[in-house]
Amino acid sequence: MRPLIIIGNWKMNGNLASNEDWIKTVARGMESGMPSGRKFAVCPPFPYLAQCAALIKEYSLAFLSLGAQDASAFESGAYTGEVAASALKEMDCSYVIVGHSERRETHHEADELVAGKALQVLDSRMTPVICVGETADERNSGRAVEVVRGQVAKQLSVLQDRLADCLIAYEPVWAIGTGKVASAQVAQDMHRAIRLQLAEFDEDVASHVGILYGGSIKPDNAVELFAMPDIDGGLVGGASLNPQDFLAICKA
Ligand SMILES: O=C(CO)COP(=O)(O)O
Repeated sequence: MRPLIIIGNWKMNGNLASNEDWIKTVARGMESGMPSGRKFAVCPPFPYLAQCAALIKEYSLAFLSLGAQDASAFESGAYTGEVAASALKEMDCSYVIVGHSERRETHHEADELVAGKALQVLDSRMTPVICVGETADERNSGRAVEVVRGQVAKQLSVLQDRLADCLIAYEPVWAIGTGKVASAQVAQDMHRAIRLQLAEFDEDVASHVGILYGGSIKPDNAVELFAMPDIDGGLVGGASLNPQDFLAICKA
């Protein structure tokens, strides 16, 4: 069975003091145990990874893993401002988000680059969380499945069966930070379409890959989303900044 995985993406938020409060609150909330068969992670901005890694150790937060929000497609070298996957591994990261729609849009990241980043993450023995999703216009013109299939196909063509060691996050762009969550059925239908596409490539890969949903997840809609057969967890933005909301989603 695939575990349910809940990952908080802080995006460009947090500071030394609020990060410490967040970890302390989550440590207290997780002290009494967490639902079994689930995994939890948080992705702070790069400069806070070392601080969060140290706090996770200090509070013996065995339930919480660390992740990063991006990685370079290059191994090392003269790439000013880039962060190598190997450096993230040294900072205790287990997951790395790649191809988030905010990066695809503001940094013009294309599918090939996203796949290159995923390869670096895999080579450093971490799990890439590969984001895909359609815009409002693409959905309204009836092309949502076609667009997402196209994004997944590009990843498959580069990663092949290494995709079995990745997570896919379906994040419809129109649902990110808008409060407009995809209904559980709309999300399930897309997750099913992605899983069927993976099965066309390899049944084994399809049954292994966790497909997370992202876009306006809140404590009050998480239960219904996570109950869907092809939804294997969530990538949580805004609500993950509040430690109580993050805990409520983790326990949903
Ligand atoms: O982009 C997201 C997670 O990566 C989702 O963000 P929100 O949960 O704020 O909509």
